[in-house]
Amino acid sequence: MTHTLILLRHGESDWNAKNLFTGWVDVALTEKGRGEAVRGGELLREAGVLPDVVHTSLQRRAINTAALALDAAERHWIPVKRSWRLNERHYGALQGKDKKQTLEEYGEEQFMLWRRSFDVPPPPLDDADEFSQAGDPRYADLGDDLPRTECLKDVIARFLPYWESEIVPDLQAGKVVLVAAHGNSLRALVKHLDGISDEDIAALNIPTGMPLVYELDESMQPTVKGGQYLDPEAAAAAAAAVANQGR
Ligand SMILES: O=C(O)[C@@H](CO)OP(=O)(O)O
Repeated sequence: MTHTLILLRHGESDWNAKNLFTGWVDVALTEKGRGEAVRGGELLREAGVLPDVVHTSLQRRAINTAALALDAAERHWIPVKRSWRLNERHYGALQGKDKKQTLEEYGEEQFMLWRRSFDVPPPPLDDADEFSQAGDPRYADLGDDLPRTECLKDVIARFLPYWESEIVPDLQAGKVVLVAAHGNSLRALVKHLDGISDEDIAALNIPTGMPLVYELDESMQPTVKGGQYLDPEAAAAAAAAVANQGR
């Protein structure tokens, strides 16, 4: 028997459209992003891959994507679990900065190190910055766990305990699990599931609003590496667009 896991990155956000580094800033979906979320739900319904439980971050672009997709799939009534551990990677002092301007100012190598390297975080964000989450009530209980910047390695370290303690038990109970999250928090999970090396993960980009379905065996290993996008052609084109941001 296999376990079904669906990964869904939120639809296009206001700051995706403006080409700004976003991270933990809680921006809304654009009209296009809302449409992508609905389309994602329609794909799930058409494929008959129907979630029994959804896990989301604490950010509205993922929360609202899940709600729109589940509504379109007639699964709006399933239980929801939320955690900061599914949040987007904290982008440190880059939060709110224009990706193209950052590329021009710091050059290709530094830009890519910050954006896609495994273990080089951007400079930390000052607590007094307008885009800081220090003082945000939803993170009041985090204490020293509240990040001021993160690299992908940091995201894996805070995501995997939630994967093990909350998501795997749902899968083992036979539930179809939807994880509605973010480009880099999903890259962290995909790296873990597919055993992608620290170097190769740089080339992996997750498109917005495209359901990615994994069948996992008893030891939570994918039966097909990389899973399967329900609309593979659209997903490949959209992933290439993510890779090209800032250019
Ligand atoms: O800005 C961000 O938070 C992320 C996702 O939108 O961007 P990137 O793909 O550049 O890591």
